[in-house]
Amino acid sequence: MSTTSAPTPGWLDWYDGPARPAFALPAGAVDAHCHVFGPQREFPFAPERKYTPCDASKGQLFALHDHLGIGRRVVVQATCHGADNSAMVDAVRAAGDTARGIATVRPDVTTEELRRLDEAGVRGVRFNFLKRLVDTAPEDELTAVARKIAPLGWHIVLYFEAADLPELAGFFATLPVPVVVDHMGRPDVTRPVDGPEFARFLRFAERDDVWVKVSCPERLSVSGPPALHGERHAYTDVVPFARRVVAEFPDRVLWGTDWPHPNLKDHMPDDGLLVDHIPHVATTAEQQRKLLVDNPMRLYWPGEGAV
Ligand SMILES: O=C(O)/C=C(\CC(=O)C(=O)O)C(=O)O
Repeated sequence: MSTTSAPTPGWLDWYDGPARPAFALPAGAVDAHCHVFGPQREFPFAPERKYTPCDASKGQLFALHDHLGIGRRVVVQATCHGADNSAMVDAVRAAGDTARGIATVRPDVTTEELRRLDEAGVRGVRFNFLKRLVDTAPEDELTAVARKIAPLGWHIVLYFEAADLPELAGFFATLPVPVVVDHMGRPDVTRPVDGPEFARFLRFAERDDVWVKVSCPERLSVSGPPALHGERHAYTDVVPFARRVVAEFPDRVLWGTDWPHPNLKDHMPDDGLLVDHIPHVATTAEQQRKLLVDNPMRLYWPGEGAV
């Protein structure tokens, strides 16, 4: 039996017993950003990881989705599993055609391995630029990965901080495949929504092969209030940013829970109340249908149409 590691000190476990959302998700809603952690006895964490989480299994993820009314999901490889995609692939396979995956691969990944991942339901790779999560992200290695995945029709999920966009934008422009930006490029929500930093991000997102995840208000918020204890108007400081993105790019926005919410330090949100955040940022039925159903279906289940 393998040994297991205790979670990083201060680790917040995912919220058990989420509220039943007041907002009824449209039929066929997709969670386009969620993770599984382990369970580490079955899927050990990577030696090079920057944090050790609690377990968050595929069964627990699917139970949450059933509770919230989510029919499909995109499971994104978390850095605690490094480039060992087994836990993510296991979850995606178990969910059948209701799941897609985003992998982490090294530049020496073989064509056979990429084909195997594609057959399992993987549709992209994630490039992570957060120094607290990965040691380095050398551009020549990422370019090699991008070239290898292009023939499969995959895309690249980008995770970066707003302050790093000026330095990274030139490199992003060279990528030969569509890109999907995590958590709106992590804006500093204490700055004005119509200020130069967010304008820079909006200009970047104007390219018609850039998709934006309107996700993680709980991670971006500074003044809250948190989605806890029945609060159905949470994270009001993030709302203007998310609304702006949805209004400007209604056909290229995606939403995700980010369950099990790795590395939150302040509080762990109630996922039912996070669903109730959606109508504050996508304010019309049409915006909601595009964000939750039409857009993720086009990107991850092309040709299948909305359900
Ligand atoms: O879940 C997220 O999207 C955000 C993360 C963790 C992460 O991305 C990872 O470990 O791969 C974070 O900000 O710590």
